[in-house]
Amino acid sequence: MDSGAVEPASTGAIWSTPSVEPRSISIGKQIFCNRSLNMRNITAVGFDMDYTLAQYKPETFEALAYHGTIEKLVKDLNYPEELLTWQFDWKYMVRGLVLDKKRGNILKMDRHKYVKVAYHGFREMSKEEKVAAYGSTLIRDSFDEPDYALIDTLFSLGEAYLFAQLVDFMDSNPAKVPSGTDYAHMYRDVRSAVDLCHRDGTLKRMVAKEPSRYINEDLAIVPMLQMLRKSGRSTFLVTNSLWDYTDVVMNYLCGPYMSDVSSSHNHKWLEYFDVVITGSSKPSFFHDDNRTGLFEVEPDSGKLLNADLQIGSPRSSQHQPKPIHKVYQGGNVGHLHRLLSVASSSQILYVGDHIYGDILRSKKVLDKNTHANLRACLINSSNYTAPSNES
Ligand SMILES: Nc1nc2c(ncn2[C@@H]2O[C@H](COP(=O)(O)O)[C@@H](O)[C@H]2O)c(=O)[nH]1
Ligand SMILES: [Mg+2]
Repeated sequence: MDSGAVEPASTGAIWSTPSVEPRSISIGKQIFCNRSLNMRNITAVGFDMDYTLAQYKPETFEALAYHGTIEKLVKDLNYPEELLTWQFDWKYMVRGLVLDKKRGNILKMDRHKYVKVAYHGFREMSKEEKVAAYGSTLIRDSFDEPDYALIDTLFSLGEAYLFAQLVDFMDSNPAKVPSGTDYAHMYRDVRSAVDLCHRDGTLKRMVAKEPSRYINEDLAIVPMLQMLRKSGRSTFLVTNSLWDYTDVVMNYLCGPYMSDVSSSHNHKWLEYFDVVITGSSKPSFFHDDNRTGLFEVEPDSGKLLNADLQIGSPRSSQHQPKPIHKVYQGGNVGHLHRLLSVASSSQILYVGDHIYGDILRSKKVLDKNTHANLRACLINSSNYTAPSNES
């Protein structure tokens, strides 16, 4: 326990709002929840990697994505070179905002989808403009794709900022953007350039070269995993990142606890997990009709071997030989159950940062035997936009 923590005066105190000074635990270490969870029922605890275990430094990582995106816009999509001088304010955008692609607006809504605040580029819209575009409290749009984009991951902050900059730029310099470009077109260009930065190595190559520049060191991760394992629970990782990158990031995060981190073939961090699934394609990983094949990954070579043969359904955990490796690629939540030998989703707790990819989808997975949902919880929610006061 945190040495600075003050014990509650009585057991009853946990049900009430503290009336005196809050405990002297730093805000970053406090835990908030919106429902109860009986940990006694949980036999396996899993984690997402990017922005969950790996806390990227937005001032370097998101800036890298921002500048990489601009470079692609200029070099591949004919945007003017002056964009290369633009700067990124990583503190400006927050998750929870919605981009109106057609109108070039950034919206903050309350939980009833009422637009509380709207900006056109970086200019706040007047109440009259807002009502003209989005109606009154009685008429609501669905604010969903394809006309809107949700800023629901920390990866999207740079792209939202760049979209707002481009909206202002196009309004004052219509002749400077490629002909035929409108706001929605600009959003599409930004999106595809960001996507390419994630896929072509622009970001991952730089992080692999110098992880400490882009990822916060977190000395609490290994003790936490050790504590969970010591309690008899299985631990697992399910990430959309592929094996080579996952290995780099996890080596860095667990590095201070490992002896020979310098060796590129040191996969010692794997000892903290029972199962590692990379390239998981969440959210579809959690869809019950997902039939994606599962591959075993050979950690040293990265070679993929078909794994469905070894863990084909139905699996009886007692009679099947244990798979040789514990690193996989692809598959679905059914594979995860069999690999962990859990009978019911309700025994699994999954911790992620992405409200749609990691949380909502996984909560909807209905276990066919028990009709219980996989438990999922969100970390890092502090920098979501809080729903406005419903006044
Ligand atoms: N191709 C794209 N990949 C993206 C994008 N935004 C993020 N990412 C990648 O997804 C994983 C997230 O991993 P997880 O551990 O949180 O499941 C990571 O590799 C990112 O680089 C995108 O817009 N396009
Ligand atoms: Mg993540």
